[in-house]
Amino acid sequence: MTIRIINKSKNSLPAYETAHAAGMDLRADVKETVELKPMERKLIPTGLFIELPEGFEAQIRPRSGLAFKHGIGIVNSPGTIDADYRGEIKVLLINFSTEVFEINPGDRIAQMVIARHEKVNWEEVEILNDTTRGEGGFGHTAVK
Ligand SMILES: O=c1ccn([C@H]2C[C@H](O)[C@@H](COP(=O)(O)OP(=O)(O)OP(=O)(O)O)O2)c(=O)[nH]1
Ligand SMILES: [Mg+2]
Repeated sequence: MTIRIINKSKNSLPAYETAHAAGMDLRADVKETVELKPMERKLIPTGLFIELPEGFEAQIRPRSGLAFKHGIGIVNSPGTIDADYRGEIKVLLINFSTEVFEINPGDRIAQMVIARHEKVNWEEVEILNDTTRGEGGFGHTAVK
């Protein structure tokens, strides 16, 4: 499918890095190097604006390489871009490491997955169908 996009950055459009990648890497649209101190969070602009069709969302997810090597995560992971959002896509990075992390112009800071989602109506009832699991959760299947 094709999605309309405005790119106000000097970076290339988000792209799939390999043939069957689920996510497209997003690049930082910063004029100069931005520093993230340990446990600091910053909203990083991408310069990108998209027009998702109804029934689709974009998920903003961390990159595992940055997480593993530098302790970089996304505070609201996965971030949700709604189909009716027309503002700039931004990424809320956080530095979970003990060292300062530098974000340079054009760095690949996150990845974006375009996904379908359902839109539901509620049918409010008093009793739900029973199942083997029932109300068990939060580890109740663990071997004792
Ligand atoms: O990582 C993110 C998450 C969200 N957004 C934008 C797109 C999204 O459609 C909008 C609202 O996001 P969300 O619903 O997660 O935030 P909210 O706190 O509920 O704000 P709002 O009241 O505007 O919905 O902000 C981003 O650019 N990056
Ligand atoms: Mg919201």
